[in-house]
Amino acid sequence: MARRPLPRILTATSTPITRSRDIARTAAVGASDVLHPLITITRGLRRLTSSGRRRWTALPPDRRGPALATAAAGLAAIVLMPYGPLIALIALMGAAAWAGHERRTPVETGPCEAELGRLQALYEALVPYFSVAEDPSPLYAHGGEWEPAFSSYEFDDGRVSRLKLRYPPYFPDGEAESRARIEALLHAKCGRGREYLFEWDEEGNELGITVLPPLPTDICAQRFVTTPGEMVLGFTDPGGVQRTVPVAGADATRDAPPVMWRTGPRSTEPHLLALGRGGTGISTLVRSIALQALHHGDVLVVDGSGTGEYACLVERDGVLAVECGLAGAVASLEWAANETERRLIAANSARQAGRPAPEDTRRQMWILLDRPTVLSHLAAVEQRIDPQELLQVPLRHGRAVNVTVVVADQLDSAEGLAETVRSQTRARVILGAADPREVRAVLGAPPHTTPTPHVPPGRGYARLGTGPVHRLQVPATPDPFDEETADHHREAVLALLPPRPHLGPPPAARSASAADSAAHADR
Ligand SMILES: Nc1ncnc2c1ncn2[C@@H]1O[C@H](COP(=O)(O)OP(=O)(O)OP(=O)(O)O)[C@@H](O)[C@H]1O
Repeated sequence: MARRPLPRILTATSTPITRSRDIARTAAVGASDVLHPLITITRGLRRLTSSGRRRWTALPPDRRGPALATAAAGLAAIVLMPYGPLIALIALMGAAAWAGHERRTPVETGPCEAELGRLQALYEALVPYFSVAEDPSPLYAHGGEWEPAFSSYEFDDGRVSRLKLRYPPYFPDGEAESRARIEALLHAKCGRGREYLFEWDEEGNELGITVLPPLPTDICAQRFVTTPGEMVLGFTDPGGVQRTVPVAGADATRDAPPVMWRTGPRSTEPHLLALGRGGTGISTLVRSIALQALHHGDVLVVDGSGTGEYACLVERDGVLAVECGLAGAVASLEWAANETERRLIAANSARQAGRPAPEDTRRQMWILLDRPTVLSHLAAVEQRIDPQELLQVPLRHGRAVNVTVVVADQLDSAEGLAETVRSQTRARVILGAADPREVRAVLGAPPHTTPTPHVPPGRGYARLGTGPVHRLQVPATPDPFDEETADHHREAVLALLPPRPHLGPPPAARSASAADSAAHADR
């Protein structure tokens, strides 16, 4: 029987189909080439729009009006300019093309030989802490693989700058001592001299380690955007606090995250204790607080060190007294205790009579004591009343009538602080290179980073009540009468000083040389 030929469509090569597929593919490639600029510009416009929307949302409400006005003025100028709209359109297309072009992501090359060695060494060092003999399949074992334990890592200049590691669930990560041991080990192995942030994820049994950049030191004394009762202690990491304030830095004005301390009747930590070793910036912090406090209230300064670091405040408007000697300090603090009692009685009577508290009980009064332990020592020698005893009333009852106490002293003299001072100062600051145990003793919680041995003056940690521990950099507020103070810092501090009633305008308003000569005359 003759074989029936197969239908042509099944036997012949499917050339027309293949060809039409090729044509379609070529057309698609051609179209995408032709439309590529259009696609890029559309993508860029979309990115520009969403970036604009983000910026608008992030803009504080009080700055939206001026921003709108500036944009409207710019638009009007473009419309009125010859060829303005055309130039603006070309510029917009250019910007969109730039924003929309695809950036090539760098090819992952993985760690080099030396970096692999570091990771293995780190893993081996953790074995004694993260393993127990009873574990049948330990995550950490001598000679084991580091890959399952280290889920991500980054290197910077050959040293670990970011690491995420897993640890076994039986590791006691709730115990501060166990954590501290791991943190100290990782700090030593990853590279000393840098500040590491440790983030323990107790639920996921993961530990994140990140190298923190140093806090900026270019912010000096200036008028911060605060409300009465708010005090900028210094500046911290962007992720640490919710708020930012505009600050003038070395180059330009920018938004910086402040450690904001709220005082007054609604404050849960109405008084502050600041400790540090000599030269770490404790007096500078008190001076910074005094300059901010004078904006809304009155200030009484007691300087136990007697080095005249607050001479610039003498006889300024709002400065009740600047006392250096024991007799003056005792007299001023007795007055402050009586004034607190007077305010309490006046506020109470007004409340009972159904009236608002009198105006003079609402004006803030700040009692700032630098090194009170020196005065307590002198008082004991001379058998006089301890100035710290006189703080009992302001510390215990001052909050209700806007009386705030700030005590600053040296870390080594902390033993000499009165019990009331320790128990009533719930806002805490520690400055300088202190070890984690000292930080814990002052703040009531360990630092979340490894303190570095060398820190700039004014660098430390702050904690408000039971809140988180913040890294802190105090704004540079040097003594303007110190000959070593830089001119721009001196001018910044002098500009913030209220006038002396009998001297007329503040020194900053006079010429710099006149201000300097007045300053030297005062000394
Ligand atoms: N936040 C800061 N920014 C820049 N410089 C600072 C800062 N804090 C302090 N300094 C500088 O460090 C030096 C010591 O500061 P300060 O006198 O405030 O320290 P202190 O702890 O009170 O020490 P002492 O008790 O010895 O006076 C000063 O030259 C000061 O200008």
